[in-house]
Amino acid sequence: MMDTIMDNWPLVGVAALATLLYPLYQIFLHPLSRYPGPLLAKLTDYWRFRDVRSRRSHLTRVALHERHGPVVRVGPNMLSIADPAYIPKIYGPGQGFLKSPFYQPFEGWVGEKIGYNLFTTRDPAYHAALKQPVAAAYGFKSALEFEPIVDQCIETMVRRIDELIVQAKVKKACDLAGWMQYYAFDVMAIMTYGKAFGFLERGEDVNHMIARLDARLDVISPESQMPWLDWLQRKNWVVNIFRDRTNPFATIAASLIRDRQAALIATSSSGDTEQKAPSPRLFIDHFLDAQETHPAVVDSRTVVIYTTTNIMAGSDTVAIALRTLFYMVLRHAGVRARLLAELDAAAPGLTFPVSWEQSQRLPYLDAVVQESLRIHPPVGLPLERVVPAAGLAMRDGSRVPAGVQVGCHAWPIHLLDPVWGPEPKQFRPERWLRAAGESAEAHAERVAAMKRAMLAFGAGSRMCMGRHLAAVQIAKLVPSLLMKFRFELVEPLRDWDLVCGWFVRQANMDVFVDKR
Ligand code: HEM
Repeated sequence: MMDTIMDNWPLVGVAALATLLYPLYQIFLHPLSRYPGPLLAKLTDYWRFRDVRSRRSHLTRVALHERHGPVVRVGPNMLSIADPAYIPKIYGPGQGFLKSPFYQPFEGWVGEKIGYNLFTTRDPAYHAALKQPVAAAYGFKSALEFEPIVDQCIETMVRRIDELIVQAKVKKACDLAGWMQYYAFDVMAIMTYGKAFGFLERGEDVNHMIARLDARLDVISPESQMPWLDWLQRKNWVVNIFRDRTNPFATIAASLIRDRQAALIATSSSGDTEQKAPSPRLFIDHFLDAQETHPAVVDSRTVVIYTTTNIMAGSDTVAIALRTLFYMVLRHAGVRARLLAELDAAAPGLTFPVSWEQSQRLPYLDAVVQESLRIHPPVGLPLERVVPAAGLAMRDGSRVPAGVQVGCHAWPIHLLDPVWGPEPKQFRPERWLRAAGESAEAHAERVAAMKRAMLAFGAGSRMCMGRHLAAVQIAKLVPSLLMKFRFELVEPLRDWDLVCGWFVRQANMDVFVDKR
């Protein structure tokens, strides 16, 4: 052994020197060495991998920013940013900050190739090409056209909660966290494919679809911190030979798409020439149109990818926002009383289900929705981007060089920034309303500043495309449920359980339900 070392002493010497110099360089000489952060994070991305694997990283990052300030080094080449002033600089139009390799593990195999979708693609040209033919389907006008589908799901939800829980012979707790997800998944499934997955009707996670999606997110979220792990485990050519080629979600999606195509053919052959598809036009109708009008970008595989993206991006997120809202309202007696008083006063003018238009006449409801998205943003990791050639100009006049990964993090911004006024960690919908003695102008300015700091839906060109749809689903369901039922937490003093993958999912917020 000793002889081998002696024989190769130049090599051993270089290795020993590098081992010694690497940490010294990272800590003292690296362009990011001026930024504070955990010592291990300065040396290796393993720190953030371990942090995300702990499933509590939304909280560790808040604590980290509380301790170190708005810019923290969380990896050798990664800055986490908790200052809303950087949102337009990083995500604003024309700034040139592209999505980082963080998004790689979210890309899965679809058939023989990796499927890049609206959310995961890092190539701006491909993103624009994918988005352009379907953008209208995600617009506000389209969200309103989907109202009958939301109504249908609200009616099913109320009927099934009544049958399965309220009228149960033995008093039964209701898994409210689960029901919110059943609603969000079924709404998204009908809007996308024209057919519910059946969660609401059955009152359960059919075929463990939700559990399987969550389990997948729990694996890929830590890997997003060290994306080469994803390559090593799933994306290299050796693994490709032996990998399991069945993709249950793509298979279900393809079969639902075939059903829809058959329905469209049946409609057109029945002589209904007025409409190409049964009303309302579903996402799948827009996607199939895009396949016809933009064949160079959209093939049948892309149609499948569009549809599965909707389910992945638009179900957990809406469910999480709804859970936060109900949990917070039930834990804050004053908020609950004020919300119910607003609803009761408006009741003569409300239909069941409450329409979008009616919901917009409930300002306290709107404040509760905003505050829920603020106090618990559904996405629990920074939205990573790569600094372009021009660098990132910092507040102190310095410049972060090209190639560094940066990301604004909604949790520390939403819970620490002074823009929210007093006690930002408290759930207080009143912060969105006009305060006593505040002029209308000052209130409008204050709310505009808070909205600029909101990162729940992301920002800029990669901002959430489903935000209008989410707003309609939430604003209609909450008053409709509160009109029909009285909810009480089974364990009002026990905190819910949170798991942070990419999404910060909640569990154990069971309620007793009675008719109102
Ligand atoms: C409360 C509900 C929702 C929240 C909080 C939310 C949050 C987000 C966030 C933070 C992003 C940006 C991610 C990034 O920069 O990496 C995003 C992107 C996206 N969301 Fe949502 N989302 C919600 C609902 C929905 C719904 C209902 C849909 C589908 C209909 C949807 C579809 C998308 C898509 C397609 C993208 C990618 C946009 C792009 O890169 O161009 N989302 N969402």
